[in-house]
Amino acid sequence: MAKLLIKGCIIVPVNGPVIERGAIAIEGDYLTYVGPQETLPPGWEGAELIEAQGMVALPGLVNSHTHAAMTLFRGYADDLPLRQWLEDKIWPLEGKLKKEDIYWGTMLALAEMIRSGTTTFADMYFHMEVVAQGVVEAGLRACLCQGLIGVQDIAGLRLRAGESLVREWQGAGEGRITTMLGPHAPYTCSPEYLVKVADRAAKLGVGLHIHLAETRQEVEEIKNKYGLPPVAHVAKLGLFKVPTLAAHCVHLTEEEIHILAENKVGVAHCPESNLKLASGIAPVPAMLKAGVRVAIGTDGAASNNNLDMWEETRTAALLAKGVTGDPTALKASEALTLATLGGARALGLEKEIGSLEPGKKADVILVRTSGPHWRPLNDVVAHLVYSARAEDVDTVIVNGRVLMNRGELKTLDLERIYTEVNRRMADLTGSPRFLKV
Ligand SMILES: CSC[C@H]1O[C@@H](n2cnc3c(O)ncnc32)[C@H](O)[C@@H]1O
Ligand SMILES: [Zn+2]
Repeated sequence: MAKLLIKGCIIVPVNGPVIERGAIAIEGDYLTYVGPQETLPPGWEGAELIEAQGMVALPGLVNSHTHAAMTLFRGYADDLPLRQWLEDKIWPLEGKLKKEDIYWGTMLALAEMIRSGTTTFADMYFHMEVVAQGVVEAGLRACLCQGLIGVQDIAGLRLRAGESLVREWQGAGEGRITTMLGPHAPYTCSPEYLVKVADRAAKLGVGLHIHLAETRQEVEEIKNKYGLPPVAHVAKLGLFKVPTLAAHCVHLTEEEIHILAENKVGVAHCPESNLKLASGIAPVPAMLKAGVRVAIGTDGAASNNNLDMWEETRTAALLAKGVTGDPTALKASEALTLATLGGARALGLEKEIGSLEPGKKADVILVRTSGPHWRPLNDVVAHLVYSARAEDVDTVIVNGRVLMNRGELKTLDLERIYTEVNRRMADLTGSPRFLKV
């Protein structure tokens, strides 16, 4: 079994106190020791060694909601509200996407995620078998679902594709891939369809990933049609009988916050997408107070416009303070927990990932502290949340495998990815400007 030892770093395990001069031992795909270097058990003489002085080791970041392939549309449709953005710009272009486009858009996202320290992501899109293929190749961990839009005759087709994804890819990539069913939203899926999808998920033994309560317009539409706001509406339909990951949850009643908590719904808070599409600000402090399992997500790169979980976590913390007028509303340590263990919980993976402790999977990132924005090193957790940048990520390990070493991507060919995405976007839009880079 391969043995890898990381030595000399500050460890932020997330579920326990910071360790000043730490060591992390990895055997195969598991963490077997996380603690002070001095008390590392013997037997590590011949192991592969990462000297990590000047680095902070922490669990890989968990992006709890994205649409990886939408990196293709980065900068293509900006400064619009959600429905206009989707209906006038995004959906027409998505209608032209071939599965190869989705593959290459996803590969670009995977490169961006690895480079910025994300080791696990939850994704909803079309042709998810090529996304799964990309995840296997890149070495990341992912919770994947086929997006299901329950209108016209494509609804059945999509659901069958969603079920096939579950059957064929659950546990693939040495267990790195998990799957869900992905009904897009209550405004694109009829109540009958949502019930059908939830029943299928229960039979398959998987959860659901859905967009919920993202805009005021959605709330009004769902209330007018079905007499209840979105969360209450889907709860009444029985959606939450299966583990559910709900993206956004911006506009909630008090009662809906309690429904989310009682049903252990994971909420993917996507503050930057919500701000950019002018959807609003999710009531994170109130959700946390009620016991909701909040996680952090970027949403797709067409509404963010990047997949940088450092930025997203900082924005989440700052917004919570700004909106409540309480600087303790989301402290640095709490925000970091949402971006790691919170994400793991929302994806049903808290037994495997989200913190650095023996027995968990070896998903570890090393962050460089050499930049001026890290000095003086008064509080490492505060620096991670309020000061760190994606570029500080030095080394990324997933399932015990090094995917990036000293800034060098080990599993992806960035030049090829750039060429493919530029060419494909030029073809999709008919605009050669995408080729000029
Ligand atoms: C059916 S696959 C996923 C589907 O969702 C679209 N999408 C991307 N971002 C958002 C968002 O913030 N709210 C709702 N839907 C979104 C994406 O373009 C795909 O069509
Ligand atoms: Zn989304």
